[in-house]
Amino acid sequence: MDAKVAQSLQLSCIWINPENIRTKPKDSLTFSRRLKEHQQVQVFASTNLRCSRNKNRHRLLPLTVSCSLNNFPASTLESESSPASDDEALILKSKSQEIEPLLNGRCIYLVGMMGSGKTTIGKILSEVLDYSFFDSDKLVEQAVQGTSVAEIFKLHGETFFRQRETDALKELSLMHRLVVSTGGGAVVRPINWKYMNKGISVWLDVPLEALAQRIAAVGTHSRPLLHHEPGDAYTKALKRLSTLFEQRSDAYENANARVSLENIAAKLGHNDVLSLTPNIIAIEALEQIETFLEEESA
Ligand SMILES: Nc1ncnc2c1ncn2[C@@H]1O[C@H](COP(=O)(O)OP(=O)(O)OP(=O)(O)O)[C@@H](O)[C@H]1O
Ligand SMILES: O=C(O)C1=C[C@@H](O)[C@@H](O)[C@H](O)C1
Repeated sequence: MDAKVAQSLQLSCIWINPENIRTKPKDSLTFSRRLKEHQQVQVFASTNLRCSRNKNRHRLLPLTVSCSLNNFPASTLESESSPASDDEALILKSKSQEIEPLLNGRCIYLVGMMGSGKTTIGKILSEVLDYSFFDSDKLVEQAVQGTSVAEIFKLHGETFFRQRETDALKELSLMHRLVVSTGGGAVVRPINWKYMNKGISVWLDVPLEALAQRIAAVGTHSRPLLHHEPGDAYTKALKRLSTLFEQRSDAYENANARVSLENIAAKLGHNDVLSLTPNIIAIEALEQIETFLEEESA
């Protein structure tokens, strides 16, 4: 089933409304990553260091080359005018055009702890790939008569929520050309992997301190698994996230590709992962997906 043909699909229990249907120009840039300064471009070549548990660890080799970007069309991705953000948008666009045909319509499932950016990055990826975007938490809320996740936990308990989450992933696994932001705990049920493995799974691996900062900035009210800890928002988020991550880190490692914000920051010489823009993270996600596809075809 192609999500593009359906503006609004009612699957057995869940209303699904695809967003972001666009056409895309066909052009391509050959560099996998660059930081432009005038006409000089820094390229980071990635070398896979495979090992049994960590499938996507990379050694990063910075190179510097020169090239012209004059033939590139203006990006439609964002309206910010700084050269850096324009460059990110161009790279994102060209990388997505390189990868989209290789995906053969397979869905992308973003996994990761709450607050890791699955929704933010997922929306960007869906736009550049001309895919539709779904959030499994939102589908569960719709399936339970518009009840919020926090209310579902309160009224029906976590087991009920997890079953609805599995139902949502099952429905989504029947479709193509979707980017799915999954719930932070979706990885713990093996049955969910059966559905997610129909597509390509990408783990957004964000340091817990950064997650706690992001979550503290918006409060823990909408996140039932964090809300009942004592202390200020940052402390309670960090404490609970640490426990959850200990229980889940092995499950996240099942993902086909890993996007480590620490690795990106190291590549770019940033001290702080919080300074990484969503576009930079989305570019890295496309690169890791490409690496996975190459390994898979080999
Ligand atoms: N790269 C980024 N830079 C700055 N802020 C970000 C970045 N990525 C995400 N955020 C912010 O962090 C918060 C959490 O992001 P988001 O909702 O995308 O995460 P999520 O993984 O979908 O979370 P959840 O699983 O809890 O729904 C949001 O306020 C978002 O704006
Ligand atoms: O990490 C988790 O277990 C959760 C994350 C959210 O996305 C929601 O799915 C829910 O709050 C549970």
